[in-house]
Amino acid sequence: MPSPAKFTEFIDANADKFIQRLADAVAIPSVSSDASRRPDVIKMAHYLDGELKLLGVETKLVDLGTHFMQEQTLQLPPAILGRLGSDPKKKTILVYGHFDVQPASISDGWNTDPFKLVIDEATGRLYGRGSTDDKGPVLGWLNVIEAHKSLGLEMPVNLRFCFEGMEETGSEGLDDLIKEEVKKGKDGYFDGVDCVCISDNYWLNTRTPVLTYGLRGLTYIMVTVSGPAQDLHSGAYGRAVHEPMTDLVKLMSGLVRSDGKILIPGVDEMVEPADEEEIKMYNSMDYTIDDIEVSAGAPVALSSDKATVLMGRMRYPSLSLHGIEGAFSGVGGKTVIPAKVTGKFSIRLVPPQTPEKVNPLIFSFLESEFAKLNSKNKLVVESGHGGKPWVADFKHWNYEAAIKATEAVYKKTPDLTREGGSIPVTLTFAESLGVNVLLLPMGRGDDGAHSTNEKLDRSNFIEGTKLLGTYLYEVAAIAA
Ligand SMILES: C[C@H](N)C(=O)N[C@@H](Cc1c[nH]cn1)C(=O)O
Ligand SMILES: [Zn+2]
Ligand SMILES: [Zn+2]
Repeated sequence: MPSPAKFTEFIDANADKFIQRLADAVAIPSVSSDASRRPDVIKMAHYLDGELKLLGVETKLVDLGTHFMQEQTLQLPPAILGRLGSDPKKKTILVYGHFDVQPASISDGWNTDPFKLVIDEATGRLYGRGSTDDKGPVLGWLNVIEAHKSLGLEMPVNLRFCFEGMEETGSEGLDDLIKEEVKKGKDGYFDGVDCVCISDNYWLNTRTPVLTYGLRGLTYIMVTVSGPAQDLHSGAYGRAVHEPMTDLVKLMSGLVRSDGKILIPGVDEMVEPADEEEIKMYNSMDYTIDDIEVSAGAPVALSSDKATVLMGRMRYPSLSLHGIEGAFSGVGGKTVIPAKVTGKFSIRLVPPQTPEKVNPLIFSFLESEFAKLNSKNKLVVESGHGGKPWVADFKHWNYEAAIKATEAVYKKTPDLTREGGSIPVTLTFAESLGVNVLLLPMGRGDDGAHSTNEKLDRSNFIEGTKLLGTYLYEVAAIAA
């Protein structure tokens, strides 16, 4: 059942208004990983809650308590639960999204203020932090509701919402909230949910829409090496003391090879290799080496074989080195020996890996490698946030509905992909509710989520909004 013509016409006619709403959201710098921005994440929760209420959604802000971060106790941003419609004859879809964003500043290399939505009229690109991850998609759902309310159209399904403000920093408190809400049964917001839809990832390229049935998990690790009581002069102490940075760089360089092979014994080995049939599936996707190199901005793909690159991103684990806290990184040539340095890296996990299975391998490898250095420095290894990988059954009516909706809006059959990124709460929804979860992305593969100059194409925002609405009609049609 396609969406009514007047719905899609309304979306086109109100595109500028929707873009203004996205601009208002982008203007709130809701960076969850930065303690000084926490009031903005909370402000963003209230902004979104207000917009939902104006559209007739019954909402509840859930206090998730406090947590300790950057040496202070901080209030967690509230989660937003919402309910629209309770018709027992209709299917009920739970929508999840997040209103926090990654850090961004002009000094990182942005061409424009990251927290001011800039519209490039020539290309149709909407630049701003959170435009594609995940404020654009979250507002897409609001646009759908606004269209129905303004047109006096009945919603084809019941909707439930769960929006959070800590996704980029480990989704603290959300698993417990979901489990509590499920326990409440009839009195909870998730009662009667038939399926879940999440719009929080991206197409593989700039041409072909995708539906996503898998996500990698994550384990984040901090390795601290310390020794001297304070930073030292390298002329006075160089080659005379054990240097923390030298030890740390040795440890970090032993974690992964330049070709991506993970060197921690047992980690890569946990994953079965792909068989011929699976490799065929990767080869059939609309994807080229150019797609990854254009979006990365340089010819840096690990292989010229498309299936190898896709499998590296979707079905094998990857280890990335992120940075070293405490190391000298300013301009100029400061000749210091840092006293304490913390290396940060993460591994994206795939089934059957979990943080519980992989962390002991990481810890014992780092400890035994450190012992080989015969250093008098001190090593501390800590695990940060993490999450399990998730893979869904895509032979399900939820996916069938999304395929039909994509064909109706984009006139193309979507590719079925697994996402390299992580949304840890996805598995919690799947397991706690026992229902199918679908990822229905709005943005393109070159949007630059988490990167400088993040953007969402105007057409993806508008057609993506139509897609979300049309998907609701297709679910309703399957139910009928
Ligand atoms: C795919 C989703 N939009 C996303 O970006 N998820 C993040 C989650 C995360 C984990 N640590 C920090 N953020 C990701 O995959 O990096
Ligand atoms: Zn993100
Ligand atoms: Zn996201």
